[in-house]
Amino acid sequence: MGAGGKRVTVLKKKIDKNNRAIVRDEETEDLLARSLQYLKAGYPVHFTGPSGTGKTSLALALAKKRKKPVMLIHGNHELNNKDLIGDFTGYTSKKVVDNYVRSVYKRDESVTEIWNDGRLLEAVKNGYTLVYDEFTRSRPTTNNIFLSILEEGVLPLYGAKRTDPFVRVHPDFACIFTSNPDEYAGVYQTQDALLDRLITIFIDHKDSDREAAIISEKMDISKNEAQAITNLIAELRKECKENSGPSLRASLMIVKLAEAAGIPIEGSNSHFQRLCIDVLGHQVSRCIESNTPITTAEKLIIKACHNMKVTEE
Ligand SMILES: Nc1ncnc2c1ncn2[C@@H]1O[C@H](COP(=O)(O)OP(=O)(O)OP(=O)(O)O)[C@@H](O)[C@H]1O
Repeated sequence: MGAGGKRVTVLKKKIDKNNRAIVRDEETEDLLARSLQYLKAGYPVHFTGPSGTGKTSLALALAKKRKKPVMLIHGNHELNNKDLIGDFTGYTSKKVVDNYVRSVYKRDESVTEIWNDGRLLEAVKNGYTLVYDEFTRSRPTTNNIFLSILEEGVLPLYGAKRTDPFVRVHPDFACIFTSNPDEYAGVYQTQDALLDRLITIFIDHKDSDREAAIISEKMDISKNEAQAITNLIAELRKECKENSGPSLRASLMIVKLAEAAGIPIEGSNSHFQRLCIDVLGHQVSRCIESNTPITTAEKLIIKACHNMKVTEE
C-alpha cells in the first residue's frame, strides 16, 4: 500500500505501438555505423536476406541517419524509365486575344508540354538519399540506368526530349538497395553488373534472444513472453529449408493479434494455438518437405506450442 493507504499502481512503460522506429541493439547500431561510413565514402549499400529480417527498416533507418530528404522506390516489373526519369504529363496552353484597337485583332496562342521529374531524377538532382526497396523485382534493363549513375556520375535522360542529354549526380546523392536473394533466380541474374558495384551486406534472421529483446521493447509484453514466442518461431524455422520460414514479422503479428483478441500467450491455450496456425500455417507448409504440407505444418505448430514455456519473471 502506498502513502495514505492508497494502492500504488506501477504502470508498465508506455509504448507507442505506432512507432515505426527500429529497436537498435548493439549489432544493429554497429551495422548502421559501418553502412553510413560506406555511404559517406560514396559506395551504395545493399541489404539482402530472407523476407522479414528487417532489411527495409534498416535501409530507412540508415537513410534517416544521413539527414537528407529520403526518396523511396519499390522495385516492380512494371517500373520503367519514365517512372525513374520523368515524363511529359500533358499540355498547358496560353491564349492571348488583343482587341485593344478595334480594327486590330491579335491572337497569340502557345502550347507547352508539362514535364514532371521522376523520382530518381529528383533524388539525383537534389542530393537526396534514395532507398530502392526490392530492386531485383524490376527488370534489369530498367536498373541499367543505375550503372551510369554509379559508374559515370551522370543520369542519362533517355528519350526525355530534353535539351540536356544527362544530369550530373549531386555530390550528396546516396543510394541504399534492398533485395531478397530468392528473387535473383531466372531473368534477374543479369543484375550482376549492378550487384558488383554495391556493398552487399547479408541480413539474416536474428537469434531468438535478439528478436525477443526487439519484441518486448516494441510491444507491450514481458521479456519472457516475447522470448517464448521467438523460441517457438525459431523452432519452426529449424524445420524449414535454408533461409526460409517465419520471421520476426510473424512474431510481431502473433503478439499484436493475441493482444487485440485478449488471447493469453500460452502454448496450451487452444485460441493461442489457432492463432499460431493462422499466422504461421501457410508459411511453414511452404518451407518444409512433406507430401501433406498443410497437415504436417499444423502438427509442427501445435508441437511447438506445447513445447513453449513462459518462464516466471
Ligand atoms: N530492429 C528492429 N526493431 C523493430 N522492429 C523491427 C526491427 N527489424 C525489423 N522489424 C520489424 O520487422 C518487420 C519486418 O521488417 P522489414 O519489413 O524491414 O523486413 P524486410 O526484410 O524488408 O522484409 P521483406 O523482405 O519481406 O520486405 C517489420 O514489422 C519491422 O517493423
